[in-house]
Amino acid sequence: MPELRNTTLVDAPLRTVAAALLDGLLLARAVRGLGVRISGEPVLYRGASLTGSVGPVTGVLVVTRADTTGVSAELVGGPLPALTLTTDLLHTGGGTMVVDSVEWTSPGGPVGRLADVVVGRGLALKVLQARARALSHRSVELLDARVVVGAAIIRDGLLLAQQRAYPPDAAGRWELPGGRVEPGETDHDALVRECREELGVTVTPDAPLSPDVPLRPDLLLRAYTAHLDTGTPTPVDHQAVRWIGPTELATLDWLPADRVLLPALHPLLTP
Ligand SMILES: Nc1nc2c([nH]c(=O)n2[C@H]2C[C@H](O)[C@@H](COP(=O)(O)OP(=O)(O)OP(=O)(O)O)O2)c(=O)[nH]1
Repeated sequence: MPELRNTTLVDAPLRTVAAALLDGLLLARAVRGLGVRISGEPVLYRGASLTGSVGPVTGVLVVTRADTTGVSAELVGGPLPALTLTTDLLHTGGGTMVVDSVEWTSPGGPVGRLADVVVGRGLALKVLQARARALSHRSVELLDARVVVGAAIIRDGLLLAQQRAYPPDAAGRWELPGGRVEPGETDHDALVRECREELGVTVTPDAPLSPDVPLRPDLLLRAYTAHLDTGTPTPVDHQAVRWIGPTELATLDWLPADRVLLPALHPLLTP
C-alpha cells in the first residue's frame, strides 16, 4: 500500500495544536487553490464526515479518531481507492511534532500506477503541506483564544447535562454547565463560579477531560471532570438540566463542539 509522510514542527503546546486539528474548516481552507473541494462540519469528532471532491470525483472521509493524540479519517464508498489519513501529535521540548501520513491502494494496471505516482502522490503531498501550514497558523491563533470551561459533573455513573434556552440556533441543544473564563480567573475558579450562578451548586473541578475544542477564531471549549459537593442542580437561564446515562449520551442533540467530548465521557458513565 503506497504511503506518504509529512512532518512539521509547530511552535505551540500539544494541547493547542490538538485543538487546532479539530477545526473542521481547516482542511477546506488549506486546499483552496489546489483544485480540491472539501466541506463538512465545523468541528471534527469521531463519526463526523467530510465530503471531498477533485473534479467530478467525490468521496466521503469519516473521522475514526479525534483526541489528544491526533486525528484519523478513512475514505468510505465511492469510486476512489481505499485511503486512510492519519495525523499523530508528539510533544517535544521545542513545540509539537505533527506527523501526517496518507495510505491508499493504487488503481490497477500500469496506467493506473503511473497516474498514482504522477497525480496521486503529487496532489497528496501538496494537500498535506498546505494543511500543515494552516495548522501552524490556526495553532498560533488559538494560543490567544479566550477559554470557555465546561464541567463534566458525574454522580453515580450519570452525567449532568443542561439544555440551552438561547440563542435561537442553540436553543433546545445540550451542553455542559460552564461559561467564559473572566480575566484574572483560573479555569477552576470559572467553573466553580459558573456552576454556582447557573445551577446553584458547589462543585470541585478535577482534570481536563479531552482535547480543547475550537469554537470560533478566538474562542475554545475546555472541559474538566468535576464532583458535585452540595446543592440540587436547578436551571436558572437554561430550559432544563438532566442526569444522563451512557445510552442517552449519544442520542441527545448536543452543541457541535460537545460531540468531540462524547468518546471521553462514555467510559465514565455506567448503565
Ligand atoms: N457552557 C458551555 N458553553 C458551550 C459548550 N459548548 C459550546 O459550544 N459552548 C459555547 C456556547 C457559547 O457560545 C459559549 C459559552 O459562552 P457563554 O457562557 O458566555 O455563553 P453565552 O451564551 O452568554 O455566550 P455567547 O454565545 O452569547 O457569546 O460556548 C458547553 O459545553 N458548555
